[in-house]
Amino acid sequence: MDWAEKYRPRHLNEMVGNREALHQMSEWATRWTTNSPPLILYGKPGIGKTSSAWALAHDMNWEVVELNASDQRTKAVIEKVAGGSASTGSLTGAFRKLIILDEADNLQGNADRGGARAIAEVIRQARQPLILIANDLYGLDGTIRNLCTKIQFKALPAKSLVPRLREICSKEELSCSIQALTDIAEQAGGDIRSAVTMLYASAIGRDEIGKDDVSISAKDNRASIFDLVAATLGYRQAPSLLEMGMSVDETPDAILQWIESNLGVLPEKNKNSQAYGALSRADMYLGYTFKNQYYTLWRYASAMMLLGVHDVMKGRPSGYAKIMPPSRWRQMSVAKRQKLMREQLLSNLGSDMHMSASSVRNLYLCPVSLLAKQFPDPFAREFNLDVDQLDILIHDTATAKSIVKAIEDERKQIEKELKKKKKEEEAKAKKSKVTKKGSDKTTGTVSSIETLVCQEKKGINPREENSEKTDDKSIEKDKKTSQSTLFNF
Ligand SMILES: Nc1ncnc2c1ncn2[C@@H]1O[C@H](COP(=O)(O)OP(=O)(O)OP(=O)(O)O)[C@@H](O)[C@H]1O
Repeated sequence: MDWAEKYRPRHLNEMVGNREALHQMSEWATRWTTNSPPLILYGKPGIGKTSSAWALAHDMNWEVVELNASDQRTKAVIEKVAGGSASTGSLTGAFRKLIILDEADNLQGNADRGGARAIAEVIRQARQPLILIANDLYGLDGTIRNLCTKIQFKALPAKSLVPRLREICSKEELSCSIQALTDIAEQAGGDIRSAVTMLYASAIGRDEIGKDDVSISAKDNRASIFDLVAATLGYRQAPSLLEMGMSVDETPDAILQWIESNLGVLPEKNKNSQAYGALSRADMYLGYTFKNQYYTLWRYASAMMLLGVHDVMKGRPSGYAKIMPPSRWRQMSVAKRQKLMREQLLSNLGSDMHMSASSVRNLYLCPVSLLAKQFPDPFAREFNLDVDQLDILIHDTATAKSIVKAIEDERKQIEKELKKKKKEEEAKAKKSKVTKKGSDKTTGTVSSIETLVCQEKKGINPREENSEKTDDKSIEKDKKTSQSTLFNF
């Protein structure tokens, strides 16, 4: 087992750092009711989000159901897991089930169909504690994000990692110089998993780790795509662009898109045409590569795009540049999301109108849109549309937002009133139970008073009667003890 898994903390008090976040989690868990909002734990990878959710469940003696991106996280699956009774005991005797939705910023992928709104609805109705985990808080759908309490996990400073690494070394009976541990901790950039993995890699086949062993076996000196693009565009110096390009964890076709997107429009026209000319030539080599499946040509593509563009940019004063991922990718992901939303809308309309989604698309989308434009409010209510879906039909984001907000507010108000009514009814029922008990007691007193009155009328002293009864009992007892049985003989 690798050490990151072997040394995964089992209890919250074994976690390193992020004390405030852990405290918030444990407060949430101890006060959890079906009305509590779910949690979103967000932050960089490898800093303990998943481990802390598991540790919390362990400390609370809750069972865990983890749904990660590789599972089919459809609305139905989440509903099945998160629904049901909030307090049923399980086979293991656990009182509750903690549902962990890992990689929640990936919830709108292909597998997570059902639409964010539907999933949000299931989350709202969940009868079990729920924790969502994400690296990017804003990668989560807004509706889901607003339903949850957000807890940020921060990357840990190197000095907090060193004691943990030292603890692991002593458990593994490994001698490791403090310099080597500090190097690993600094290199990890706040990611504990990466630090533990580096230590593990350095320790393979050794009983002792010195400073040099770490630098040889574990340090990751690869340049990032940001460094490569900045160096190609002349914002910073690089000894060898080609070597840097080889070490970047991206394929040449992706690098080309990064460079193109960050190149922009240059003020000098001829430089502009030279730079784009180099990119176009590189693109041709990429085409040959894929067409002939002859990957040796990649190196020509890389040389053209990196050296060709850099040559044009030579002489640019180095400095800060904001390097962004290709805007085309963002547009593609927006388009993909919109397509998913449109399909969802068509299938919802189709199932409500008893026809296939393609019939709605081909035959009825136009009249449905016209009707929706004329009566947006009843339409949104009837078909349970969210802002995006209504917007697709009426092409008016502001109106769609205000209508859906009004419906949502109304729904919340109704829910509030229902809750209030339920509470009042419960209080009433409690009160009537108490009065009934009280009246029973009074009836008891009245009847005993009546008995007393009757006894007095008969001239019997009730105390005497009681003592008489006791005497009768004792005589009977005496009789019993004095009675001989077969066993006496
Ligand atoms: N705060 C921590 N204290 C102790 N060990 C930790 C901590 N954070 C991470 N680790 C180590 O790193 C491993 C991975 O941690 P975990 O899966 O919880 O990270 P994560 O933040 O959920 O990352 P990801 O977002 O990639 O899922 C754990 O098994 C454990 O060995």
